[in-house]
Amino acid sequence: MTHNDETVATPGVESEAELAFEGALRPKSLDEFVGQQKVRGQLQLLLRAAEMQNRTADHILLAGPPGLGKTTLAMIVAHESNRPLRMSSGPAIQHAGDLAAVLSSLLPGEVLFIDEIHRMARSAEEMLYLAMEDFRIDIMVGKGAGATSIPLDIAPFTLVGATTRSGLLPNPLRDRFGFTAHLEFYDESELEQVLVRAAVMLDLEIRSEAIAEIAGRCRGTPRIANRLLRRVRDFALVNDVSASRDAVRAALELYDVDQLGLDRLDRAVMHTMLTRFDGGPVGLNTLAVSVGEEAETVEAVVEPFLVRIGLLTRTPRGRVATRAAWEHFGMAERNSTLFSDEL
Ligand SMILES: Nc1ncnc2c1ncn2[C@@H]1O[C@H](COP(=O)(O)OP(=O)(O)OP(=O)(O)O)[C@@H](O)[C@H]1O
Ligand SMILES: [Mg+2]
Repeated sequence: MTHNDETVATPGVESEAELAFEGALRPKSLDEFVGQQKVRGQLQLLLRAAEMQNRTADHILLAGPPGLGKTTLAMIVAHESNRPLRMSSGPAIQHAGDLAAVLSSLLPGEVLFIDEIHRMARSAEEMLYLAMEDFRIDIMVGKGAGATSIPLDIAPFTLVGATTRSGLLPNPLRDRFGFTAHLEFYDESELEQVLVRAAVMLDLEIRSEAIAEIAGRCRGTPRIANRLLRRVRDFALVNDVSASRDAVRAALELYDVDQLGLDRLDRAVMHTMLTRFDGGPVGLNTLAVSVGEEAETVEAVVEPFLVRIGLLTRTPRGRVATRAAWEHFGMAERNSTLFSDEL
């Protein structure tokens, strides 16, 4: 996921340094992967069964908000099953031909990772159905009335698709995955484990209260946990202080991350709902335009966490701020839901 706002807490356009940092901290095996216990168990079983039968593992769909470990898990799948990994992404597949090039050059047993698979071209989707099911593709040769399709066998492979918006996948595609993992936001103790692990790898001495303070402010997301940890490390370094709870508070205040972990964009969305739309209901598109963001970003990046912490609900008539939202922003509730019911 990418968007334009330069916020620390919301996953944004990654700089080279951030990407290198993420890469270094990525767990390499299922055992190292913190949390998502259910998904881990399911994956373990799936990979083990494939190994015992000496075949490629079923296709896997990883669904969930940004930064919860989809790319990491895709890499782990390849690593654990000792298979080479090929990385691609939906936006890179704009024509069926782009996909044909990838599929026809796969090595036997290779794991093909397609990130943001919901953004793949429609024409490529159809090719993918056949490839997933029969390890075969039809190559179209020529144009118009003279066009013919030539069937081509491809090497058996395991597709790992990742999406922040599984709802956008057409059913035939979704049905062809043997297993869909829905990644959940992490709880605080899991985030503490992520942070302790990262602190060790960064060689950062940090108190456990400070770890807990960060864990409570990273939107249930390991990527943000790691990112905030790095900001805290910078803060401690530059100010020549230890990484204490106070240092965490000061550092995160500097970066506009509040006690709930809301960043500037989260707050802009909530604030707009409360002040301009009296708490809603307001439609996704209207809301997105009002904060100058894309609807997709608001829906996939901002909303899931706001829903999870109970500041916002989705109703058939639009998004509605909850009482907790009015309280968090220190405002008196305007009961617009009742009002619009009367209309
Ligand atoms: N379960 C985990 N345990 C430890 N670290 C994790 C875990 N999940 C994610 N991380 C860390 O968070 C970072 C982001 O994870 P990852 O890139 O896999 O997220 P993603 O779901 O692919 O996000 P996006 O949708 O933005 O592509 C990784 O660099 C990794 O270090
Ligand atoms: Mg990813």
